[in-house]
Amino acid sequence: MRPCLSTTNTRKSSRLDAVSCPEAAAPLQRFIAPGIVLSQTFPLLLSSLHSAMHDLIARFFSLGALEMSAMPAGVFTHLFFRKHEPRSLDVVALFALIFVIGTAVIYTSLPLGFFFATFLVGRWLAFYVGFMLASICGYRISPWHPLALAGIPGPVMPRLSKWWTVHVVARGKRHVALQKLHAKYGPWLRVGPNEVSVCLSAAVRPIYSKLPRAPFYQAAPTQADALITLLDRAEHAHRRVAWNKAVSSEALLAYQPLIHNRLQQLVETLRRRCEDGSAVPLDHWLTLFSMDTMGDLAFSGGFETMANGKDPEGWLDILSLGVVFAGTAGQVPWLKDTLKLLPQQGPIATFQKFAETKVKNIRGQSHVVKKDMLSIIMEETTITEEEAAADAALLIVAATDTTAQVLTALFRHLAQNAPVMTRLRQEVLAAFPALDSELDPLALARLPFLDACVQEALRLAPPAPFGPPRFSGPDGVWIVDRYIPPNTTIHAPIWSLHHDPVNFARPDDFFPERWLAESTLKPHNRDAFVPFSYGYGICVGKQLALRNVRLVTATLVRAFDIQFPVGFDVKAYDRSHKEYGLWSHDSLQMVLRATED
Ligand code: HEM
Repeated sequence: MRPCLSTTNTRKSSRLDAVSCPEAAAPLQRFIAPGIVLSQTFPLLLSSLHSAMHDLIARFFSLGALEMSAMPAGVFTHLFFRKHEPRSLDVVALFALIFVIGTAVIYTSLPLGFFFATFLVGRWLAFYVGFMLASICGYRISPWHPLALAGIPGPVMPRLSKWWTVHVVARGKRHVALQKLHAKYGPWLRVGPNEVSVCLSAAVRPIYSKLPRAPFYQAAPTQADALITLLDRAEHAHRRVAWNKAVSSEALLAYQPLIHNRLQQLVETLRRRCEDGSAVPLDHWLTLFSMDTMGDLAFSGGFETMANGKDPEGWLDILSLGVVFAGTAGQVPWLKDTLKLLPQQGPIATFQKFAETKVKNIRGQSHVVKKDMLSIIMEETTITEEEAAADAALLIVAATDTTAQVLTALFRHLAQNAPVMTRLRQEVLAAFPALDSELDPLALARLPFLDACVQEALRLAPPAPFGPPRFSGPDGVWIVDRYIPPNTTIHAPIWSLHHDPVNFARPDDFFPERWLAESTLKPHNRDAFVPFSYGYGICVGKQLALRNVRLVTATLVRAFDIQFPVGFDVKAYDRSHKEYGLWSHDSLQMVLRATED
């Protein structure tokens, strides 16, 4: 039905014209029926009242008064949301409520068709949302935005909205974007309406020892909280005690035979695959090794990906998806309750489900309960089954890709730097001359050049390149010489710190010698080297990771000559790197020749 609102003379003199619009005439007559008696008595008064009312309504609709009323409403809503940050479903509910109530009021009190009433309310809502967004954006770039934040430089787009970061993360180039922006604006950079990146080694300790984790960690729907997603410091500390036990020196010693078996399997597999001289995707095999090893250590087995040559259950695919998902969804944590409504809650929850099923299957199969990491964690704390599954998933997520990535980066650089590879091999062979002798992890930890190579790979390609986000809390906080206002997310970007010429000379070069005691290369700022983060949330698996990386490196350089295949385009391989919180890149093809042959 066409609306009976005559808008023939728009803007200047449009009127509700009941005469020219018979459909409107009837309800209008009914509407004024009670005044008929009065109108008979005071005809003049009523007629002028009548026309005044119509005039008013017509002006309201045609002169933009309706739209203008959306302005204070939008601004007021913004002011309210500043104090009480809404979740996405609250906003949807608010808009739905306005829509329903608005339509009902207009439809019942004005002589308008239903569709026109909904159209009017929809149009009003559009203006309301527009004014609200304009108010939010205006405030965010204004000098009235918490003064301390307004004074931190940065480009306009990230000041306006976190969707800028979502876009940058989704492209996989956040590390480069941050580095460029820090080079342009300096060490303090505003990267979100309420978010600051600080590329300053002096800020690392205060940020990571003082501040709790940011809402980022709670953004992706999960079955339960794992250690890393706990925002409450006391709860985190309580669960961390158990994790510390699971990676204590005593526990690491007990895991050694399992790691040794997997190492042997890796060497044999690579030997077989390389027999005919063809290239192998080394990153792929390092990932499978890492996964099988972590399965053994974390929950007494369950993965045989090296034997299969692939990950038939799809854990690695889910892991890659999960990293992108967590990295992007983490930027807009208020969306979580909407994401939770989706039929598929996302890869993190799926990964936790995978882990839960896997742990149940393995526990069901084994006759002897082994002392694996998960059983130690479960023994030391009282956690629910869902929390145990979340921790089991975290064990795989945190350990598999990170360990494989640092090894991949190291072999990529060793293959390009033959003298470094030779020096490393000589050091390992001098310590363990018999090719078939078992490598002792404690003796490996004392090899300075091996350690220097591992540190350099961690510096150049930190497996977790982003700055783990922390939160200034309700009272704000002083970091170095700046006051950070309440409820601000703050982080020190690991990749940018490692590649900043202020911290490291020749920052983009692979130069392990810089880590040796005798090196005179300056600057060499160890405070800016944080591949495992720092403070109470520092990587709990740091010692295990370093031990495994040294073991694999020493084993492979002793067992193989490792080179790029002829024609391998290293530059294209480097360019293929994308950062989503962890790395994704093209396959690293290598030719391995067994040194025994
Ligand atoms: C080279 C390898 C590794 C690197 C570079 C690395 C790096 C990191 C970083 C940067 C964090 C802090 C993340 C944050 O606060 O958001 C972290 C946390 C964590 N990592 Fe690692 N990691 C590695 C290997 C491992 C391994 C092998 C394990 C297995 C036990 C592990 C378990 C964890 C856990 C459980 C946390 C959370 C700690 C907490 O919340 O207290 N990581 N790791």
